[in-house]
Amino acid sequence: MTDQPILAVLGAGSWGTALATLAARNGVPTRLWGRDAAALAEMAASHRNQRYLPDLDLPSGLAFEPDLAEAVRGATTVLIVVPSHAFTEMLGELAPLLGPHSSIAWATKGFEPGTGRFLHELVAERLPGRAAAVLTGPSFAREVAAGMPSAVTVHSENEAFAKQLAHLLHAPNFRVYTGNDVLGAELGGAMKNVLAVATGVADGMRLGLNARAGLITRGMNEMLRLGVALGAKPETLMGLSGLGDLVLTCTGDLSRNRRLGLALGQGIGIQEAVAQIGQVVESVVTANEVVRLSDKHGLDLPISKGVRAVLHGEVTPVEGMKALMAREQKPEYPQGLFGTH
Ligand SMILES: NC(=O)C1=CN([C@@H]2O[C@H](COP(=O)(O)OP(=O)(O)OC[C@H]3O[C@@H](n4cnc5c(N)ncnc54)[C@H](O)[C@@H]3O)[C@@H](O)[C@H]2O)C=CC1
Ligand SMILES: O=C(CO)COP(=O)(O)O
Repeated sequence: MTDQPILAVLGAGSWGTALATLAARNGVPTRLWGRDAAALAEMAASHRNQRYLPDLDLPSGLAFEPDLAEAVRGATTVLIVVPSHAFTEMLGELAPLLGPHSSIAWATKGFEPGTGRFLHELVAERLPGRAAAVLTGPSFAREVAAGMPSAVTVHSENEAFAKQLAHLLHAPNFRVYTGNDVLGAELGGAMKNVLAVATGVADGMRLGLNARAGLITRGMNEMLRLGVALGAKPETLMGLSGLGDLVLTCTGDLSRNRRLGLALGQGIGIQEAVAQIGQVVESVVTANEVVRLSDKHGLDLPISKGVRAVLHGEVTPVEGMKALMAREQKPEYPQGLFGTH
C-alpha cells in the first residue's frame, strides 16, 4: 500500500456508481469499470448513470474505464461491486491483471452460487496473499447517492487496510465503521436478502405488522444460529451488517428483495416480478445457498427454507406462511440466545 491511493471500482450498477462517487468526491483518484462500454461512454459524456441512478450528478473527478486492465493498472485498492453470480468470473479475469500492490475489497452481498462458498474464500483462493476487506451494512444506493445519512462497516483481518478503505469512503453523511469479522459481516449481508423476501411476502399478503415484526425477529434468530455455527461473532450479527441491514431490507420499499417478496405475496409470478424490478435480486440465488449451508451444519431455518421453497414454486406464499405458523410450540431460545447454553 502506498500513500497515494488509486481506487478502481468494478461494477457500474447502482451500488458501484454510488461508492465510486463517494470516493471521487473525497478527492480519491477513482476509476469506474463496467462491462457495458457504451453505458460507460454515455456516463462520461452526460455525468449521469441514467439507468441505475438517474438523479445523481457524477463528479468530474470520476474516470470511466471500459478496459479492465486499464481500470486496475496501478490501483492501490480494487473494489468489486458486481452481482454475486458474476463474482467468481470477475476474480478470474482480475487475477492476471493485478499488480503486486493492489488490495481487494468487495461490496457484493451473497455466496458463490451452487457451492455456498463465502466471497472471502473465493478471494483467498483466486487472489491469495492480498489484503482483503468486505464493505457492507444498511445502505440503499439511492439514499447514499442522494447524500442522505448512512452508516456502513468494513471488515478485514488486516486492520490497516480496513481503516484505509474506510477513510477513502467516509464522508459527512457516510459513516464507515471497521471490524475484523469478515465471515460474520458477509453472512449478515447475504442472509438479510433472503429474510427480506419473507417479510415482503407477508406484507404483500397484507398479513399485518405483527407478522412482519415476528418474521424479522425470528429471521434474526436464524441469522444468529447459522452465523454462530459458522464462527461469526454475535456482535457482528447484531451490528450494522446483520441486524442493521435486516431491518432496512425487511422494512424499506427501496429493497429489491423486499419488493420481490411483495410481488410474490400479491400473486405475481417470480419471473415477472424479477423482470419488473429490472436489477439484481440477490435472494433468488442466495436462498439456495443459505439452505445448503444450514443443511450442512444440521440447522433448521424454517423462514429461509420457506423462502427458498416459495422462490422455486414448491409451495405458494399462502402455504409457506401457514407452514410457519403450524410449527410445533416451543421455547423461544431452547439453547440460549447464541446456542451456547
Ligand atoms: N443497490 C444497493 O443499494 C446495494 C447493493 N449491494 C450489492 O451490490 C451488488 C451489486 O448490486 P447493484 O449495483 O445494486 O446492482 P444493479 O442491478 O444496480 O447493477 C448490476 C450491475 O452489475 C453488472 N453486471 C451484471 N452481470 C455482470 C457480470 N457478469 N460481469 C460484470 N458486471 C455485471 C450490470 O451490468 C450492472 O452494471 C449486489 O451484490 C448487491 O447486493 C450492496 C449494498 C447496497
Ligand atoms: O443491500 C441493500 C441495502 O443495504 C440493498 O438491498 P436490495 O438488494 O434488497 O435492494
